[in-house]
Amino acid sequence: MAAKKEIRLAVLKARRNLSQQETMEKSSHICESVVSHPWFQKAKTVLLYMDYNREVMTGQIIERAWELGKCVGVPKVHGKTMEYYRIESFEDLEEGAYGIREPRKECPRIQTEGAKRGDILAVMPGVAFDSERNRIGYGGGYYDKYFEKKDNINKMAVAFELQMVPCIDAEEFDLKPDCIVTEKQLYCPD
Ligand SMILES: Nc1nc2c(c(=O)[nH]1)N(C=O)[C@@H](CNc1ccc(C(=O)N[C@@H](CCC(=O)O)C(=O)O)cc1)CN2
Ligand SMILES: Nc1ncnc2c1ncn2[C@@H]1O[C@H](COP(=O)(O)OP(=O)(O)OP(=O)(O)O)[C@@H](O)[C@H]1O
Repeated sequence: MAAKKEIRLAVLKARRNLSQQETMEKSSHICESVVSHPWFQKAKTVLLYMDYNREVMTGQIIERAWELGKCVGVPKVHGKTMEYYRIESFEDLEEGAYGIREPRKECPRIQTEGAKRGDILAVMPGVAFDSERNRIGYGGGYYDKYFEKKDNINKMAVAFELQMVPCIDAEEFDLKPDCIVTEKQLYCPD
């Protein structure tokens, strides 16, 4: 457990050293890989996040999804849990918890119950990952809880290569994405 905290701190520190320019260039590469992936092309709904704090920037994915007529959802935090709400433009956002942009209250909640596998793609952030696709987030457990019973959703994590670490000791509630996309490669099971 201590190891998890230490990895989180070390990776966040390394990520803070990325310049704005590097963050944009690497993010752009990652966005290209995501939008050309069959899971993105097939999805009717794409669950994304509003990047903050040197996370992979998601703007290009969101805009492409709108261009293709897909439903775009981003999270809003309610205490210790989160839900996704549909946004149709960046004007549907306001500043929320942790200073992250969140959907306004008028935005409709996205229901995932009963969706066919493939209809929904989730693109999630994280702090650190290993090549077995174990994940460490900010420590709130928000993604772990939300995706706990959602086997019908394709889960893709996006990260910079510097967020890949040799080994993470996963706990039983930890969410394991189906695939990780970095600016260098895809980590997917064969
Ligand atoms: N962009 C984005 N949105 C998201 C998440 C996320 O990881 N990224 N979340 C995923 O859970 C949820 C918000 N959860 C969060 C939980 C804790 C902290 C937090 O403690 N932040 C510290 C900064 C940490 C650091 O960089 O040193 C802070 O704001 O002080 C932030 C978000 C929902 N929305
Ligand atoms: N399914 C769950 N139900 C209830 N509590 C949970 C669940 N999953 C995780 N938690 C709690 O959330 C806390 C944080 O978990 P963890 O450190 O793995 O978060 P994280 O994966 O880094 O964060 P996030 O998912 O927000 O990105 C843990 O203390 C854990 O007890």
